[in-house]
Amino acid sequence: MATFSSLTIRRPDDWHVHLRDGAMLATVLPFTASHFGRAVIMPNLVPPVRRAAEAAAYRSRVMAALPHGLDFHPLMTCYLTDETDPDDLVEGHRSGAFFAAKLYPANATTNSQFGVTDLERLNRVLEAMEFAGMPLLIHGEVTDPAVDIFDREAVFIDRVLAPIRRRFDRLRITLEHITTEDGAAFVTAAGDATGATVTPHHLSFSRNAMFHSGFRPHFYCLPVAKREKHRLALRAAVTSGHPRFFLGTDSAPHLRSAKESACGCAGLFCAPTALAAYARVFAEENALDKFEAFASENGARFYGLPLNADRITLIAEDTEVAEDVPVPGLGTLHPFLGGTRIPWRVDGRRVPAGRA
Ligand SMILES: NC(=O)N[C@@H](CC(=O)O)C(=O)O
Ligand SMILES: [Zn+2]
Ligand SMILES: [Zn+2]
Repeated sequence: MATFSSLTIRRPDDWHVHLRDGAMLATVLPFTASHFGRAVIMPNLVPPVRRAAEAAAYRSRVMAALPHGLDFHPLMTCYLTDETDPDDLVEGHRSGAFFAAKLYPANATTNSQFGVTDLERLNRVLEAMEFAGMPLLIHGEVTDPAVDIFDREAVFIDRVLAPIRRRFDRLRITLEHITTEDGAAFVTAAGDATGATVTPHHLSFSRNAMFHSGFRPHFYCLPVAKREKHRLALRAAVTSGHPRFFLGTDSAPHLRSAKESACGCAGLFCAPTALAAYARVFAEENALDKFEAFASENGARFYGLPLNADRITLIAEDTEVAEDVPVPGLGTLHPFLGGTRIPWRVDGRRVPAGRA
């Protein structure tokens, strides 16, 4: 395996992140904004971001929380509900308020209780989005309680995604945070209008991690991690160089107190360590030459956006990750890989455009 002491790549983008609001937003945003040029901001606040004006207001709060000197571009999303008006939605896209729309099947994940209960009712919305060139981002899990939780992504692909894909063949669809070989295979076989984000955590551990000598709530997220063969399929997909798999951290902060609870919240706060964790995966797979495309090119190309001009450097250096990140007035967050040592860190310096 080739060894690298450092790796300089075009600045990456995070195509799926939860920034929350208020004190949590102020705490987590600097981790994302110091590494990534753009990020797709998930709309699952309470109440959710459903209207263009709400997205504009949320975007202003994000910009107000941004540390001085960081050049960061939030791309806002609309939370689809049974009531979404197709004209409002595409007008929000046309005006630039909404980058994309997010489909949460009702009750599939954190704050999805306002989500879509009947996909049939979404047909006019999807038709309008397809016509307008507005991307659809999907949390791909069925909510049918009769379906085993580890099968919910694969069943969603068969029952819901495949029919949508066939019916709206030009709609740009991103299957978010894929966790299965079924997800990877679907995206590979689908045409150019279908992509997927892959998280650092689903590339790093299987479901065993949740049960390692006791229950480990900090490894619990949705879709839940699957068996090892699925993790290996995801690693093969992202390191293959296939252009429709791209970086989306799904950093989803919940306070330690909310995770370490009788009913713990789903989601990992991976923003601080995501890039280092991805780099470790690509290094372990002897595929660091494919890392830049995955992190910094495939997503932008899929969405028809320009590539970032400036660069970022990762240094291969054994680095300790803090156990906790304090959220003033609220508690602490335990970041993904907190309390462990990882073999990469991101150089804090910004490398301007044109210099490698
Ligand atoms: N991934 C998660 O486990 N949780 C996310 C929601 C989501 O992305 O499904 C959250 O908002 O906490
Ligand atoms: Zn999700
Ligand atoms: Zn998410």
